[in-house]
Amino acid sequence: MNRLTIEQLSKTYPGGVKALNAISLELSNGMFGLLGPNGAGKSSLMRTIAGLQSPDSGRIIFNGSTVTPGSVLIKKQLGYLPQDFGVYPKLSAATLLDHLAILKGIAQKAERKEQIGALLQRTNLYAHKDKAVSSFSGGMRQRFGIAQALLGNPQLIIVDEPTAGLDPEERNRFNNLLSEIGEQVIVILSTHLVEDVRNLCTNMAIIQNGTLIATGRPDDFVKALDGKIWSKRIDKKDEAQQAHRVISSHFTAGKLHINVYAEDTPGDGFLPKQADLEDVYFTQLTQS
Ligand SMILES: Nc1ncnc2c1ncn2[C@@H]1O[C@H](COP(=O)(O)OP(=O)(O)OP(=O)(O)O)[C@@H](O)[C@H]1O
Repeated sequence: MNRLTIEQLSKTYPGGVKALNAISLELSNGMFGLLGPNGAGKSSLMRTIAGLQSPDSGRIIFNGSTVTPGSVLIKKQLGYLPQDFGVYPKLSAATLLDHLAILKGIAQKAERKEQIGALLQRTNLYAHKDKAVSSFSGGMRQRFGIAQALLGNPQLIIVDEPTAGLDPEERNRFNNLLSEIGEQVIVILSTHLVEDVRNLCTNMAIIQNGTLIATGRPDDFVKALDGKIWSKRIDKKDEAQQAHRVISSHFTAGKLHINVYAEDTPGDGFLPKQADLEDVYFTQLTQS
């Protein structure tokens, strides 16, 4: 069983943005979802865990060893799919994976060939192995991204908003792949998609303004909100805002609805709503 401990991690960028504020987390094998609004600090946390930047203070310990930028531990044990994978050279998928495998320290040619073949099969890219990665669709690029992250059989995999821009079929395909991987190693998934965390992750955290505001199991969070979320169709957005604790508003079939948090029925035409993880997310964000 792998174990990742994050202790009191803080990071302030030049210019004064406090991107991480004393974040502490404990992770073991399985998929861990990291949710938070734009600019919350998710990518900063991912990059710091991946050893691409140093924290100002705090520690990251993986399987008993402290993680520092550039350490062998990072090179051998970590697979990282950044939010923006950057340039896609005109090299074929197989050739690019071979270069990346050499960088990862897989010295034996036969071993690289075997691993790359298996990863191309696993990501459903084997038939395209001789095509340039630059010609790949968005979904194929992300699958290629996960193939390169899996080189060297890492025990800690970090994926930063991997399904942004993918169509529903590709998103499903990518998520299935992730959940298979998450059975044996630690996978940290940073995303805006609450539904993906609900479907894939056994544990999760929410961060806002660089601060950890909640951590736990999605199921437990949802259960804790049971009977406390109420919904109502309204005409004007500000109609019920003052009297109730509104956590979100949304359109259903073109009609505006609000969801409110209340321990007991708020009356006033509100109907009980089955709580879901999105309600958890908005309840947490609006109480912090
Ligand atoms: N290299 C940097 N230099 C200065 N400020 C930065 C840098 N990178 C990020 N920031 C700032 O730090 C804060 C956290 O950014 P970060 O990218 O970690 O958030 P995020 O949760 O990943 O956001 P998003 O969901 O939009 O990707 C933001 O205010 C951002 O503008």
